[in-house]
Amino acid sequence: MTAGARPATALSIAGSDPSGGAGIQADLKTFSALGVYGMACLSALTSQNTVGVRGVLEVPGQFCAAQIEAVLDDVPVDATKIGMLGGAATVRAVARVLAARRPELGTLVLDPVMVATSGDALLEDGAARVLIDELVPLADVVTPNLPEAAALLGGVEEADDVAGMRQTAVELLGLGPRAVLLKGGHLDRGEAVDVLALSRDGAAPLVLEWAAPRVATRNTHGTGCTLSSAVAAFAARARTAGAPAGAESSGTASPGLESPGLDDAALTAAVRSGKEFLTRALSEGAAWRLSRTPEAGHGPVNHLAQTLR
Ligand SMILES: Nc1ncnc2c1ncn2[C@@H]1O[C@H](COP(=O)(O)OP(=O)(O)O)[C@@H](O)[C@H]1O
Ligand SMILES: Cc1ncc(COP(=O)(O)OP(=O)(O)O)c(N)n1
Repeated sequence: MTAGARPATALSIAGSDPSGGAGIQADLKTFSALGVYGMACLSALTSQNTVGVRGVLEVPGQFCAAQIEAVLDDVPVDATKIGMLGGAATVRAVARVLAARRPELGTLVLDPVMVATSGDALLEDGAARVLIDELVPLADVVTPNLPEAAALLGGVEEADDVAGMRQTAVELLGLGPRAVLLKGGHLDRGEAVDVLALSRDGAAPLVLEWAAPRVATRNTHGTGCTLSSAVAAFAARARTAGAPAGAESSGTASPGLESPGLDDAALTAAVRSGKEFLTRALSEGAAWRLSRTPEAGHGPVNHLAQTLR
């Protein structure tokens, strides 16, 4: 790295998963694996493991916002990922600071976390409305799974095939984000298909899909967190390298400066690279038996299987 240059940076605003598979822990591992300097503002603590969520302790909204302000006042951020926020007050406080400082957040990836794989709720009733109205329009990419997409659209029926996913992703653009990555992990088919809808000024949205072989494993805890943080990391690398996102970009930038935004091709490349990273993390952790009772829950992916410099 050039003397005085800084590494690509990414900030996660999310909850803690002490078992290390999801949340802030997954995000920081993913940022590190991708050679990006990771930072984290905690929105909530959970007591959870691979089996389920036992409890949630919210961080007061104002303190969550204060963490974000402290980072932004000091370090240029190339990409921001938002995960579990927990309560309506936290969503509101985070939205207020992010709206005021949107140009300083870099590429903004919003994972609208509502429910864990275990079925436990991770977003308070009533908080979804605030998230839809105040956070979704700020995002470059929103990454719902199928139940979250249906909830964001007001409780419509979930898409149950790829054609339905394409339609749902385009409908979600109506909430105001630049792009929607609709995740198809919950679809019952042999491939894991994700759909990207990208809005384009004055033209019909661009709709793309990526299919990966479905990995036969129970170790799927934190897949959504890992995917969204990988997309943020690849976006950060692309912004700082001024080159298309991908493993080959060097990911460094001038000190103290904000990095330039991504065009549609570079944003699409960051999403595609994120999906490839997640698929490999899943397959490389597929045979892990981390838990004492692996059949009772869902183990994590192998975030560190591919470490880029
Ligand atoms: N068994 C699997 N094999 C391969 N990819 C998977 C598998 N399960 C989920 N995925 C992928 O993991 C990502 C997260 O998907 P999903 O399970 O839909 O979201 P969430 O984890 O938020 O519930 C998506 O890219 C999805 O296609
Ligand atoms: C603290 C915390 N944040 C998010 C999740 C949910 O993780 P996600 O990757 O969206 O989904 P699952 O694959 O775990 O459903 C979590 N469990 N904890």
